Amino acid sequence: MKVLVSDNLGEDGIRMFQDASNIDVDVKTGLAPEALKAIIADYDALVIRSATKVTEELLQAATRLKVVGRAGIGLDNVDIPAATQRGVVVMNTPTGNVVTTAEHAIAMMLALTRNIPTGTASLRDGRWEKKKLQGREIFNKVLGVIGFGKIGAIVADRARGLKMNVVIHDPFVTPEQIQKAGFTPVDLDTLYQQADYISVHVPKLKNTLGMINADAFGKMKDGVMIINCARGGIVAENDLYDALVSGKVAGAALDVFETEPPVESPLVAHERVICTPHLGASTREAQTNVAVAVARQIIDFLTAGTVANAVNMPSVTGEALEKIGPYLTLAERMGCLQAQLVQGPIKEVVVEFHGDFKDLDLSPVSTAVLKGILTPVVKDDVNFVNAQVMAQQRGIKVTETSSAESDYYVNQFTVRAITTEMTSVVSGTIFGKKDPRIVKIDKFRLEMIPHGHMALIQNIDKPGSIGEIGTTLGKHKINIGRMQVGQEEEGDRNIIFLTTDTPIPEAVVDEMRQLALVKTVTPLEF
Ligand SMILES: NC(=O)C1=CN([C@@H]2O[C@H](COP(=O)(O)OP(=O)(O)OC[C@H]3O[C@@H](n4cnc5c(N)ncnc54)[C@H](O)[C@@H]3O)[C@@H](O)[C@H]2O)C=CC1
Ligand SMILES: O=C(O)C(=O)COP(=O)(O)O
Repeated sequence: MKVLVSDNLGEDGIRMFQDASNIDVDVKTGLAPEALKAIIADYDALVIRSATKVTEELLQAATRLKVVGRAGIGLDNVDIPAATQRGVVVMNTPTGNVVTTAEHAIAMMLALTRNIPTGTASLRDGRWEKKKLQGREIFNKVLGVIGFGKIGAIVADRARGLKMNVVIHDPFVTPEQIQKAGFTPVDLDTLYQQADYISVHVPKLKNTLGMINADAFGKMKDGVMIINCARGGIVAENDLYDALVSGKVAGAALDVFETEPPVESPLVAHERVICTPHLGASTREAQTNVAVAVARQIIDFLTAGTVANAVNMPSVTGEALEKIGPYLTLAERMGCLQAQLVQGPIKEVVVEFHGDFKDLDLSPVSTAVLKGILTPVVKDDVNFVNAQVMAQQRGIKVTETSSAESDYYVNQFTVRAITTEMTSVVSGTIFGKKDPRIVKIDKFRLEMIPHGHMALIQNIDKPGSIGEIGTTLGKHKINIGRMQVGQEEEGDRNIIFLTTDTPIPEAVVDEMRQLALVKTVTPLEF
C-alpha cells in the first residue's frame, strides 16, 4: 500500500507510516495541482492538511485511491461528494487541534484589544506610541461566540475564565445544553446587539459563507471587534473592510482568508487588522496529536478495514467489523444474487431482519446488499462508501424492517428485490461463526454457499433430471465442484445450484436449456 503525504505532517505521524509493515510512504509537499495529479494514480491513501485541494479532477486521476486523511478538522478543501461518488473514504481528526485553535482565538482577541502586534511593529520602527496604542479591557465585556461546537465551547470556557460575559448562538445546539454549560443562548440578532467581541467557530458551509456581512455589521454595536479563526469568507472580507473604514468595527483578528495566502489584501494592510497565516492549529502539541491520529486511522483502514472519523461513511471498529463481517459478506452475496436473478431494473429493496442478532450493529447491512446489487452492473466502481449514493442515483429505494421472530434459524435476513416485472425473495444466515448460506429463494428451501462460478437451474423433480445435466457438463469437460438441491415447499419443481470449476460457456448454457426436464438455467458469478 502506498501513502502520499502532500502537506506538512508532524514527524511522529510520518514515522508511524514508515514503521508500518506493508506500507510505503512518500512525503511530497507543496506540489502544484498538475504535479500532484500526475503522480496520484500511484497511491492508495492521501494525507493532507488545508493546503492540498482534493478536487473532482484530482480524484478522477486517483484511480487507486481508497482514502483521504485530513490531519485536522476543516474539509472544505475536499470535494466530498466527488470522493463519495468514487468510493473514496474521507476522514479527519476531529479533536486533536481544538484546544490549540481555541487558544489561538483567545490569543488573537487579547492581542487585538491590547494592540500587541501594532505595538511591536511600531517599536521596531523606532516609535514609542503609548497614547495611540491604548487598548481596552476585556473584563466584564460581552463575547459573542457563533458556533458552539468543539472549538467554540472551549473558547467560551476560556473567556469565562477571563471574566467575560459569554453569549452563544448555535441553532443546532439546544438552549438547555448551552445553559447547562453555564452560558447564555441567544439568537443571532441579540448576539450582534450585545457583543463587544464576536468570535466565529462555524464550519465553512453554503449557509455560513458570508454570514457576517454588511447586513450583520449593521446590527452590531459600534466599535465591535471581530475574530475569525474558523474559515476565510465566513466573515465577508469586502464588507469587513468597509465596516473597518467606517469605524463600525474597531478591529479584526484574522487567521483565515478567502484566498490563502491572501494576495494584495487591503484587509491585511489595514492598521486595525491583525493577522496570522492560518496558524490556528499550529502548535507542536496539536500537530503531534493530528499527525498521530491520522496515521493511526489510515494504517488501520489500509491494513484492517477499520473506519474511524470518516465523514462519508459510518465508523466501524476492527472489532465490530470482525463480528459483523460475515453478515456483510452474506448481505453482499445476497444482493449480488438478486441482481442476477431478477428481470427488469430493481426499483426497491427491502431488507428484513428476523430473530436475534444479539447486540450486533446491523446498520451497514443494507449498504452491503446495495453494493452486491450494483457489483454485477458497475464492478469495482462500487464500494461501501458510494453504494448508497449510487443506488439513490439509480432510483433504488431501500427500506429495513425487523422482527424478533425467525422461522428456521436463530437469525436470518431476507432481501426482497422489487422490479417493475417481479419480486424476488432471498433469505440467508450464517452457519457456525462465519459461513454465509442462502437458505431460501422464493419458495425453495436450500443451503447454498454463494461463492465462485455457479448456475441456478429450475427443473421438474423427476428421476433422470440431475443425470442429464451432469452428462451435458461432463461432455464439455466442465467439472461440478458442488451441487445443492432446493425443494419447492409445495409443487413438483426443484432448484439446483451447481458450483463449477470454470464458468459455463453461453453455448453450453443454451444446450442445458434444451434438456427435457430443465425449465430455466441462470449462470451466476460471485
Ligand atoms: N484556524 C484553524 O487553523 C482551524 C480552524 N478550524 C475551523 O473551525 C471550525 C469549527 O471547528 P469545530 O468546533 O471542531 O467544529 P464543530 O463541528 O465541533 O462545531 C461547529 C459548530 O458550528 C455550528 N454551526 C453550524 N452552522 C451554524 C450556523 N449557521 N450558525 C451558528 N452555528 C452553526 C454547529 O452546530 C457546530 O456546533 C472547523 O470547521 C474549521 O473550519 C478548525 C481547526 C483549526
Ligand atoms: O484543522 C483545521 O480545520 C485547520 O484549519 C488547520 O489547518 P492546517 O492543518 O493548519 O492547515
